[in-house]
Amino acid sequence: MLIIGLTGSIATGKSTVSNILSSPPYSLPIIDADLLARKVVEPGTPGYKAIVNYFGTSTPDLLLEDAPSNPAGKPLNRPALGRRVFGVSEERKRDRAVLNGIVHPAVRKEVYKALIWHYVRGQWAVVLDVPLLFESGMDLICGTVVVVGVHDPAVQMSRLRARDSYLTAEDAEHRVRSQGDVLTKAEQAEFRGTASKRGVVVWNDADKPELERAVTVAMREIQASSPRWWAWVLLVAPPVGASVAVWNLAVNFATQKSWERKKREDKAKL
Ligand SMILES: CC(C)(COP(=O)(O)OP(=O)(O)OC[C@H]1O[C@@H](n2cnc3c(N)ncnc32)[C@H](O)[C@@H]1O)[C@@H](O)C(=O)NCCC(=O)NCCS
Ligand SMILES: Nc1ncnc2c1ncn2[C@@H]1O[C@H](COP(=O)(O)OP(=O)(O)OP(=O)(O)O)[C@@H](O)[C@H]1O
Repeated sequence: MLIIGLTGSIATGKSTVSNILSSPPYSLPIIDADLLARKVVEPGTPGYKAIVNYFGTSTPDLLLEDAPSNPAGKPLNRPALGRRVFGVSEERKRDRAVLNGIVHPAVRKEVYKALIWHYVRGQWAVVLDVPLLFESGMDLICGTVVVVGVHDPAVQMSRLRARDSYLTAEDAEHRVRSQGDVLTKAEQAEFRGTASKRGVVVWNDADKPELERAVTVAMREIQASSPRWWAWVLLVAPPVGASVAVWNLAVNFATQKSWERKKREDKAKL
């Protein structure tokens, strides 16, 4: 089974692309990390308890007090928690790291469960929609990484504010700046190998029909590099499947290390 990692930065169009991929003719299953990140912090979960313990005393509006009563607790007030963790100050970065430390391991566990489910059902490919794919190291398990990019941050900001009208310009800027630069993510995808289709960039600077065309081209190439019969071979011959998985991990690990080395060398040159 081909794992297609789908990433980008905030409001660059990941969900729009994942909607295209979940519809015919592709009809691919989608594992959405943002959805899982909501599930693992629902009232009563260990994630919820850890967040309330850490952020509760210093964030008076952390819970939605008006929500219907639930024995497991009031739901989290996500915009309030977002104001606490998005931004570039040291305090925000520290709080974001704490929140990530609570949420990411729980999300990873859910992702692995979902991957096993789709694998045993004989899917030829599955889309792993993770905004922080590279940052969380989940790119290591992906056969292909697709980055949805926008060249102009102003376009990103205006799409974000048009969609989430409750965000002030300052909130929107904090959110955009809390995620890595999408151009760097595009470069990292290309570094994985565009010829082998280990890395693909889909630009979303123009309108939605243009985005659909770019997805069609990308999917045609990805399908050619990993045909359906290959997924069946991996399923019916588990030793082959396991060897290919180990090989992919090794290649991705080596690529990640050389990418980090390149970034360090580029920085040293400045
Ligand atoms: C801070 C929270 C409560 C704000 O929730 P809210 O509903 O207002 O925003 P939403 O979750 O839709 O996120 C908005 C955008 O910010 C991105 N984002 C979310 N968390 C982070 C983070 N830790 N660092 C950078 N970007 C992030 C999302 O991917 C999305 O693109 C929420 O984003 C959260 O729990 N974040 C930590 C978990 C996480 O990293 N999720 C991303 C997928 S694993
Ligand atoms: N090419 C486009 N032209 C116009 N609007 C677009 C285009 N692509 C996406 N949008 C709109 O921009 C907004 C952001 O897109 P989308 O939700 O797909 O981004 P995202 O990367 O999933 O965002 P997030 O990281 O916040 O989840 C949506 O309202 C979407 O309809």
